[in-house]
Amino acid sequence: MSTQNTRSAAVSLLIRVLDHRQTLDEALSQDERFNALEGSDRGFARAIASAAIRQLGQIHTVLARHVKGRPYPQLDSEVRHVLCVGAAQICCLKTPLHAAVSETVDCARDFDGARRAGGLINAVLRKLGPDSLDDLQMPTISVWPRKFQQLLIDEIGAETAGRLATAQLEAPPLDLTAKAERNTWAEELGGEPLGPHSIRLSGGNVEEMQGYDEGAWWVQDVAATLPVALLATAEKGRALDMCAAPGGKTLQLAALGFDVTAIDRSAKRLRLVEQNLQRTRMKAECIAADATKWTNETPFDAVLVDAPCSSLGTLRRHPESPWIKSPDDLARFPDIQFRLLQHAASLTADNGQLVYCVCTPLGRESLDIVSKFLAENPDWQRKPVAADEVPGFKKSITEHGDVLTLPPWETHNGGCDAFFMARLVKKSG
Ligand SMILES: C[S@@+](CC[C@H](N)C(=O)[O-])C[C@H]1O[C@@H](n2cnc3c(N)ncnc32)[C@H](O)[C@@H]1O
Repeated sequence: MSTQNTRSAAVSLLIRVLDHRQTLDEALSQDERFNALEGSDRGFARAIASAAIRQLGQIHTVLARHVKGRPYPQLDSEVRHVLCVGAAQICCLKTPLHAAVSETVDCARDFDGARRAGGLINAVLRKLGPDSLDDLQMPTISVWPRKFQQLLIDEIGAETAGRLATAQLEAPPLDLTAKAERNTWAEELGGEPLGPHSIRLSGGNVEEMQGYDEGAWWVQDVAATLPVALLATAEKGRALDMCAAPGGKTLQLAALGFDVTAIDRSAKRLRLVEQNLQRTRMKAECIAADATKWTNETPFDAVLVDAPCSSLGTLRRHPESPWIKSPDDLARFPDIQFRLLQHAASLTADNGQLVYCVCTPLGRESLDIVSKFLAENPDWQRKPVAADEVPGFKKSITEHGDVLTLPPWETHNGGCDAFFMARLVKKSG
């Protein structure tokens, strides 16, 4: 496989993500050019695409300064993707200039829109160096599109937004949730115990790690484990996971000893829950249904609504999100989130507990939903979270007694996703 095809694969991945709005994971699994690569070529193509997306806003700025004759945004999109692949190598991965430029210029021939732009691509990339992004001294949030920068500044403030952007520059660490005996597994795997049930590792091939085949643990960001930890004090009877796939929280509920019913609207995604249950040798009843309509005669002791959301708390894992989600995409979530929470309440036993959570820092999808629910349901109240329920996350407990895991994080060495969660109960008497 020639090195040129490595660059072509990276361009192909950018086309899928930026022009066809696929997630990077979808692009990686579906792209033929990428999937024809093996070994280190495959790793390099992935690293180029990932680096380009992580710093895309800044890469666009630096390229726009060096394109002459025509405004950068007016170039054919394939020319821009080839330029971004070149810039990511030179400025982010520090690939030697000669190799990066010549291989990238050659790969332009593989794309109809860029075929005749070799001269321009060569001229622009030759002006870049390993310090080109740093030299412009751009604020870190300039890795995102402009509208998105403003959205996050308005919601969480400039300083916190800056920290989220900084966290996005690096791939996140690997967190595992242990089914049982967390400290023993942490030692076995050479990881750090973290939060209530997690083990933090710097990375690794999970399928080759000890305990994978026997299902002793599963991959899950430490912040994503906290919503179920809030249900640890509920009666260990029946639990309902209303938006279950791919199943991280279903597994946690089963490991805690609940008799679990797991619902997801997507039958395809629900199969992932079933596969995860099979590998970890645990059980749950899995039902493909719209959870806003599904009903059951017997209410549940614990109900979890891990609602579909803008997922802007997982930018470290999905740095493409701001580039592929439109404002309309983001606007559609509060309606479904509120309907799910409202219906969840009707499925919760009188002395049961209900946890609402989302992996986004946007108030309109988190605190606003809970506030509206409590205003319209005066027979419900919060059961505020206590520090010992969320070890390592004391500072993430909000003034209302909810949890919002924003930076600066107490969890060391790599932070965590930004998650919001609130625990609700019916008022007694
Ligand atoms: C944030 S993900 C859940 C992640 C999961 N709880 C976990 O920990 O692995 C949201 C899920 O909600 C599902 N979903 C969206 N709308 C739904 C609905 N009306 N009823 C049931 N599931 C729904 C989506 O298919 C998606 O799998």
